[in-house]
Amino acid sequence: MGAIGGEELTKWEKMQGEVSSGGGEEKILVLIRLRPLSEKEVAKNEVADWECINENTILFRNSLQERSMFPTAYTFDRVFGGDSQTRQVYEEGAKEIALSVVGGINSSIFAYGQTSSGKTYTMVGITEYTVADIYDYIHRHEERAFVLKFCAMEIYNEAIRDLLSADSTPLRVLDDPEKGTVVEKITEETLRDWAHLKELLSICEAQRRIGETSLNETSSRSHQILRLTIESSAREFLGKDNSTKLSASVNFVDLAGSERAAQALSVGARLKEGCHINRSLLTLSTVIRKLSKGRHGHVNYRDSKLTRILQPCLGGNARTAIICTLSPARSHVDQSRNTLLFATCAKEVSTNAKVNVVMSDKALVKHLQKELARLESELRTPAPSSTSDYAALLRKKDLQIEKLEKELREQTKQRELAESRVQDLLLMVGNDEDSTEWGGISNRPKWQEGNKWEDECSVSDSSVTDDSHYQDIGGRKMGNSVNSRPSKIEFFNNPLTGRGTGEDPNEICREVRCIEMDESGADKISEPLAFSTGNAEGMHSNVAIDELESTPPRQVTETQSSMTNGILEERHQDVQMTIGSLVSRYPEDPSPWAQGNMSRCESQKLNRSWSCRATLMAGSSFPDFETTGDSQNTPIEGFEKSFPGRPEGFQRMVPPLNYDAARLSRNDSQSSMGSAFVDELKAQKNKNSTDEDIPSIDTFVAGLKEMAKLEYEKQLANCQGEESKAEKNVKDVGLDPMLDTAESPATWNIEFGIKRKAILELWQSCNISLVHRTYFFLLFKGDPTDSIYMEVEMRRLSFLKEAFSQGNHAVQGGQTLTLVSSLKALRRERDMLCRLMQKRFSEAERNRLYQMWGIGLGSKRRRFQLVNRLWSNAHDINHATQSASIVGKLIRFREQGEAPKEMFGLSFVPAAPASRRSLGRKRNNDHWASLW
Ligand SMILES: Nc1ncnc2c1ncn2[C@@H]1O[C@H](COP(=O)(O)OP(=O)(O)OP(=O)(O)O)[C@@H](O)[C@H]1O
Repeated sequence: MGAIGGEELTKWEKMQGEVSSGGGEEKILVLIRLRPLSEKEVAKNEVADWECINENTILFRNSLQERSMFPTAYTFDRVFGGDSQTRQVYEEGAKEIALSVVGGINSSIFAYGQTSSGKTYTMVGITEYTVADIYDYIHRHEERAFVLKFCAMEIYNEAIRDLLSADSTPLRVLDDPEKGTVVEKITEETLRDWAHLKELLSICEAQRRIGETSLNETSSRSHQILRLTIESSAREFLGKDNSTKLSASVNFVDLAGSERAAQALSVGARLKEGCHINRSLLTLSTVIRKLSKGRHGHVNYRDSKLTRILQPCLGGNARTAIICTLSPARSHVDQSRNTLLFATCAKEVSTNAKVNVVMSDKALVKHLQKELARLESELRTPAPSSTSDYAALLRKKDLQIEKLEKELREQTKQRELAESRVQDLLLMVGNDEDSTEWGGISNRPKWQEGNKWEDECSVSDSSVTDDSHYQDIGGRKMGNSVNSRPSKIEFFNNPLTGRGTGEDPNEICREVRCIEMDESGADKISEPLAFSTGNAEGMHSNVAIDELESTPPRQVTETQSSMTNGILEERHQDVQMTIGSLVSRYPEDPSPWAQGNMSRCESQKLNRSWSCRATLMAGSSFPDFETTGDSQNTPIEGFEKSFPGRPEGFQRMVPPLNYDAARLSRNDSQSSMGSAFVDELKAQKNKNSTDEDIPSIDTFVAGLKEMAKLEYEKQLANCQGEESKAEKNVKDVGLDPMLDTAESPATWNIEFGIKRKAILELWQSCNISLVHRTYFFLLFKGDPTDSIYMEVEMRRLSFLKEAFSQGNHAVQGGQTLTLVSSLKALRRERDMLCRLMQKRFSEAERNRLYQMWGIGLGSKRRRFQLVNRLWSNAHDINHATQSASIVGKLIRFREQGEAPKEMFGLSFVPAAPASRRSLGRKRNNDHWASLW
């Protein structure tokens, strides 16, 4: 049998008017029936606390005495008091719903309430009246052929028993593709007449009692479902085809007592029984509660037999009435309230009943053939009016194409993101490897052969080209060394940081020996990468390999090469444009800074290419690092232990930042603490060049990276437990910014704005170096990959602020850093910037700046006034932008910071969720691993 729709249905729907207002979406009808006090209750001098004050409201009368927190009045579709008869409950309540069945609409009548509240008393009457009315209806419609079928079941301890069968073998619930949920092998008796029904009802009652007697209980603890199915011919509606019919069922559901298991049942079998009763009832309650809040999300119908069988009556294709029965006795007040609470939820639930018209397969085939013929003829002879149809069709197709294009764009974006992440992973590993190779040997990856990096990277410091930031500091071409090596590490080399260390190349090989990749792509990882720094790095490496192993090496590297070029060019342009926009406020600025593109001539002036800076750092540019790295607060117990693969030299050159409360050391804070910058300045005072007084961007970047890395390390330590615990740890400390960003990129912009605002304020309150602010501000402008640095910066500053506010100090290179000392350092920095004003700006430029900043051209100490105003307003982003622009020029940010963030390994693309899954790693580990 199959369902039909269309015009025929409309005819059937019209028919509904005869017996009911029809189906469609409607709320469950909720009726309350209050029984009178029983003889027993009267004998116990029980008081009746509940009263039906009108047709819709039931009132708890004792509320004043009890000062209850509960509601005193409850309103429902209809309430029936103790003196009402079942007939009245039927006529004025359940009848309309119950009789929908003769019109082809499924319906259900439930009785819900505590033991002895009158469920059975009510349902027996309702069932009998309904069936009597159905027969009456049938007699009045003799032109139609009706077939009534009856079945009855009991659910007890989650087992279904057929009440019309002596066989007590539990029945199974099945999912029928056509009929939905069905109970297998249930006896279905065709009703002959009313007397036959009475007979069957008494059989059911007897069967139920047998079960109850064997349990030695007077109250029913099972759920009983009586089901009457009516099939009626549909000849007068669907022509003469008598294979088409209406078919609908009405369920009469007498639920077990709703009291809690704990009250009625306590241990052993009783407890189990109670659990089962409750499982069905609790699931019913849960289902009702969920449905009452709308049809969102999963509804757990399948959690109990009862809800599974009754699913269509609860949220689906059935009209439903629930009669909640109450005892008025004071001793049952809690149960009565629970019942009313359930009823309150139930009245919010909607069902969507439809007329159920079914036709035999034969009829269905006929119907479909007719439909097919009609469509074919339409195709052959298109109607003249169909031009507009075609136009509509075209529009529809256009929309579809548009949608597909959008999807394609989305997919492309996703792919790019994933590729970009692969690239970042490569860069990151490359960075780490770089740290092992500081100084001499270029470790150029094979895949760079022939690309422009190779060719241009051979330029020495003194002959910097536009691509100077790509160059190899050793002046060695990046291609040669790799060819002499096995192809094992080539994926992990960073073309941008392919610097040598001067160490024994074999040493480096030993560090990377664990990766074996052959050209066929059958990569094998025998153990975590040796060059990896601890577990974290091991995971990182595995992640990288996991991501890459499906792609042959050559293929990947070539793709990456071009991809990296693309990304870098894009970001390079972005940084240049941003800087350009910052300085475009000074149109007359003759310096190339104000131009969109840097000329070759200008770029040749740069005395510090990216790799030059690396040389400076590796060498003697900041002698403090050399001298203090070991002796001062290098966290022997922390950082180095966890990164055993890191060469010693690296630690000295770029000591880790540590914003741990106890030791804000000189090294710890070199790039971030305002006074640290000033210390550098002091240390370099002897140098003649004012330029040299400016802490380099390398120092800044190295410090940032170390801080983030340290944070990663801390997190990793937390993350080595089980996954859920690890995730919790990360979340608990609020250090999953990348993850969050990756999962909700749409919110990142907002988050970035909030964080930037907070950082601006923290800079101000902690007297952070203006140079630091400028570097930071110009480097991190809202790229999602900035997230980690924003987070680390915020944490560090928050710590500092707290320390200052509590009057605490942080120790720095043997000096005590306090609010006052940081203020002094800031003043010294302003003095330095004041001097640079003279040097970096022409008089005309300075005058323009004075005017812009509201400083009278005739006023004294104008430069000082201007510098004093820079970075003085933490609440104005325009102010910050302009301050960054000016300080940026003073410290030659453009020349230093021309290279995009990628050059410093500061940009990380967050992992796409899908790829994270595919990696099969712990999510947070994966996330953190992706950072390095
Ligand atoms: N409205 C009513 N008027 C008069 N007597 C009632 C009414 N409702 C119930 N009773 C009587 O209260 C007693 C308990 O009723 P019933 O068996 O229907 O309760 P129940 O809720 O079905 O209990 P259980 O959950 O234990 O089956 C019966 O003796 C019944 O006759």
